[in-house]
Amino acid sequence: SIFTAPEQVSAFKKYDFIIVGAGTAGSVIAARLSEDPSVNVLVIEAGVADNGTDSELIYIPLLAGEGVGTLFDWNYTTTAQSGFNGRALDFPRGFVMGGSSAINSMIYSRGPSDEYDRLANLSGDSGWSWDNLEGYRLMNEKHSSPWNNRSNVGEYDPSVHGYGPLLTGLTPTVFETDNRVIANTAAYPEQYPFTLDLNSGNGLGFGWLETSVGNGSRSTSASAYLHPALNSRSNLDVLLHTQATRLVSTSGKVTFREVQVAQSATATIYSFKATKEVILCAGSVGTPQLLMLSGIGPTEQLKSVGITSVLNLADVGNNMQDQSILALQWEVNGTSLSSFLSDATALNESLEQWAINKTGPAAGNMMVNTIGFLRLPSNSTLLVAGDPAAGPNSAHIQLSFLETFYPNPGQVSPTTGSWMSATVVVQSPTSRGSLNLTSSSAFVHPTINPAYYTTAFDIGAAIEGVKMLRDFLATPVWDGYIIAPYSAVAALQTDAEIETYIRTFANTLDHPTSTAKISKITDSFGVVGPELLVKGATGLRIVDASILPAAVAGFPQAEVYIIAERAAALIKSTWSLS
Ligand SMILES: Cc1cc2nc3c(=O)[nH]c(=O)nc-3n(C[C@H](O)[C@H](O)[C@H](O)COP(=O)(O)OP(=O)(O)OC[C@H]3O[C@@H](n4cnc5c(N)ncnc54)[C@H](O)[C@@H]3O)c2cc1C
Repeated sequence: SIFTAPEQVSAFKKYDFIIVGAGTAGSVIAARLSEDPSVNVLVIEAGVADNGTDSELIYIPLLAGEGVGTLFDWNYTTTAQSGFNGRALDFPRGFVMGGSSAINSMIYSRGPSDEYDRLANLSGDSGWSWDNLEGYRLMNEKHSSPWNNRSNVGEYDPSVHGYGPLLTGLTPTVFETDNRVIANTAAYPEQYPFTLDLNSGNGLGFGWLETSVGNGSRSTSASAYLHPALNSRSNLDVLLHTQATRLVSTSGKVTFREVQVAQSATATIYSFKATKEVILCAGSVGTPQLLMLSGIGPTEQLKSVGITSVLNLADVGNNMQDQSILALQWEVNGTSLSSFLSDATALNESLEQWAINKTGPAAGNMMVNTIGFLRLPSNSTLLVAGDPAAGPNSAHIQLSFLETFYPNPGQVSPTTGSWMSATVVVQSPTSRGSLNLTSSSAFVHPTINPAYYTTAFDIGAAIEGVKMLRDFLATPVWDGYIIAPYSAVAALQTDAEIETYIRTFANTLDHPTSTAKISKITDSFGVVGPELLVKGATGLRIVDASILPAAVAGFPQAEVYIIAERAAALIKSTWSLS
């Protein structure tokens, strides 16, 4: 059942598992654990339902990104970022069933095998390696055709896709920009290799982007996992509009099987107990915040806001990494997506068509269809101090291509002309930030400091990325299409000018990780061990992006899904569930 207030949950019902957060990972865990009819599962979600007011902002693929800043967003803000000339950024996180999978940009890209092998190495558990996770990859997603059944032959490898509930697919609409990206790989295969499927574990090269879209609609962890489970099972309950405010140790000092919840700072506090485990799936912000509110974290930090330490874990809230995105734009020949997006009549018609049968231009991802992952040259001075990539086959730089004017924060799109944009992301940043409490109230946002571009590697790699992008677009393949760079891009000549542009315009890519990072059982640092159990605690596990040791080498949602699938299997094995 779905409840909207704590008092609706029967005081007599015993829950084996309490999951905090019905987001990307939480929905997977809830659906998998409730497959065993002998256990009862309660999910506590602070946010709202995904099928009420404004739910089209979630489910219409064309509107991906429009859920940011709405009722589906926690609407966090970062601290003033020194690497961004003191700018504070909006920092979106999903506040809805499905969590961030309901408001994200839908890119489904597992990343290189190196990424998972790094996870296995750093946790000391070979079960997290790319090879050993194969079954969990296949359990998660299934490639589906776009609404118009455009043939995707030669754009992906069917053999690497699975049979899971999350639907993924390629674009229904190929644009001129996409064609030229792929033509560049054909013309310069040594420099710009084509990778048939970027979900194959080969994380380098250029190729087509898979998105979490199927049957003309966004596929979220709620639509794929949580709702089907709720519709067919009586042993799964979800409590919405209710925030977990504190974990209470129920017996001894470090056994955490009780969760306190409330609907606002002034509302009654209720308490739920799990007989087996509490599983935190509250994400890279919510999980460390809740741990600290419960006295689990750096003792001195907790003391400063009047919280008594229960378990001193210095890494809670620390080590935060995020990736940052920078857009550059070019005027192009041709009728681009921009003209469709600026035609109110065409847009409205497409939304009406979607409402009728989930077809038409609104029914597929159109923004980013092609992407490239590149390494810095091996003799780059940036690598002298060490290589921060997940491995030798992992990218330092990601370039993606859009058939429209994609403005950076503070830029205004031109009202005339046809445009393309390309974005630069440093895939393997070395800056590490932190998340801290300023209050012992769960209803006061924590301070979020991703510390973007505070290392020489990060800013140097971003400058190199801009140059690599310009090289990619300087080949004869683009002749006759690209007219000229946008004025602000044309003005970038020196490294110093590029650096200023980055620091003025780059934004968050919304990929925070590592605020409760994984480590080996024997390591004195880290927050969770290889089975994702909180170090030094009993009854408490974390399954979400916060456990990742570093910024992901691919895109986080695919990795979070895969980790959640294996975590569910580990939990089932611990408790001998079917
Ligand atoms: C705007 C945006 C664009 C993105 N684009 C992409 C993309 O294209 N591709 C990609 O791979 N990744 C993308 N990401 C990142 C990706 O979506 C996330 O990394 C991933 O979904 C995180 O999953 P999670 O389970 O850790 O957390 P979430 O999915 O965020 O789930 C956390 C859940 O916990 C709930 N919660 C938090 N605190 C509490 C509490 N105290 N009590 C109860 N409930 C709580 C939240 O409301 C939320 O529902 C994007 C993210 C955003 C925000």
